[in-house]
Amino acid sequence: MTLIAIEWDDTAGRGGRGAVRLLDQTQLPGTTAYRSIDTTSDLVVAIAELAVRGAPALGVAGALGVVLAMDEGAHEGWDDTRVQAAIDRVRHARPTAVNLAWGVDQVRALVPQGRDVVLEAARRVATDDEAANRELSRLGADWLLSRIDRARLRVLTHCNTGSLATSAWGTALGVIRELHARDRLELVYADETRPLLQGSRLTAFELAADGIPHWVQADGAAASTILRGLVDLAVVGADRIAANGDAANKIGTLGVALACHDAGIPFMVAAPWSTVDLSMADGSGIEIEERSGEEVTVLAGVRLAPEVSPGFNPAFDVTPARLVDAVATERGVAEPRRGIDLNSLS
Ligand SMILES: CSC[C@H]1O[C@H](OP(=O)(O)O)[C@H](O)[C@@H]1O
Repeated sequence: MTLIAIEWDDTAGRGGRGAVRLLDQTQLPGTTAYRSIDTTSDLVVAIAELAVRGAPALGVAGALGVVLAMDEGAHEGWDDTRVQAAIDRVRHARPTAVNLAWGVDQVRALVPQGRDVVLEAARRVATDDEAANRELSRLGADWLLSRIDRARLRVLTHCNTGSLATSAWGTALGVIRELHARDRLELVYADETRPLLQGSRLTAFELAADGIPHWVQADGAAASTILRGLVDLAVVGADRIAANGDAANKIGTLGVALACHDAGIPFMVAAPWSTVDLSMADGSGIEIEERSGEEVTVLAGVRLAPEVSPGFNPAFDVTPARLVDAVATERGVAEPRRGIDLNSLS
């Protein structure tokens, strides 16, 4: 399945000035609905609500947000200061995924060259991400197949890292798709990924559409699935990877890595180079987004916990490099656990 999570629509928006068209992931898998967004404030809301989500898709959102700010400024008569302030609001809509700021920064320097130059550059962020996803998936699959002696691999993954989190192919789900394409995949265990259920709602949706055999499992089952020998590896995405290989990803990833380490099976992070942050020597400085506790205590509008019980809801955790066997990028595969960090690919 190739769903487009977010793209520019030249025919939409007020006065036909164009708009961001995004697939509203808060309504999947039950409802396929799109948002047409032509203001930066509405884009910030969509990012905060995870209507658009996933590190690489946020990179595209950031880049297109610059176009929105320019168009909005032209329509509203904003001076450059107000345009830049609107761009900054997009850039800071979520803190953990480096890709959002990276996407903005890829195109904001081109603003003086005019809106069409910026739009072309923003669209190139998406096409470059797709190419990167394909290459990292090939390299990741090669690395796994060269180290695991089994006809078809049993894979565990966490959160969603497919078309809905990227520009189409996917990162960890891209590696899974590559293994499937080579007829080297037996099945996938997809963690449901509480509290927002990106795994059961989105990854399972994509795997089912691709005809890839899979189970959806409770996050709490992951360690047991791994230590019972039911999978050969785990592959996950990332939101920010420090130079030493410390990797921020959806909450619950750290537990998967610890179990893989204890079981002696590979733990792979798959991410484009746009997710690597070499300005950070290690992951100690990565800001972890704290989201509303109601995402934990309320499910589908039904309160699960007593009113007096607040929800603790860090949206990400950081897996230390000592637990990361491989980081598959389009520039190659680093091996942080063996001391081959991301600087080796720069
Ligand atoms: C392809 S990386 C996707 C990455 O982003 C997810 O976070 P969120 O759903 O909150 O945007 C999760 O960490 C995934 O691994």
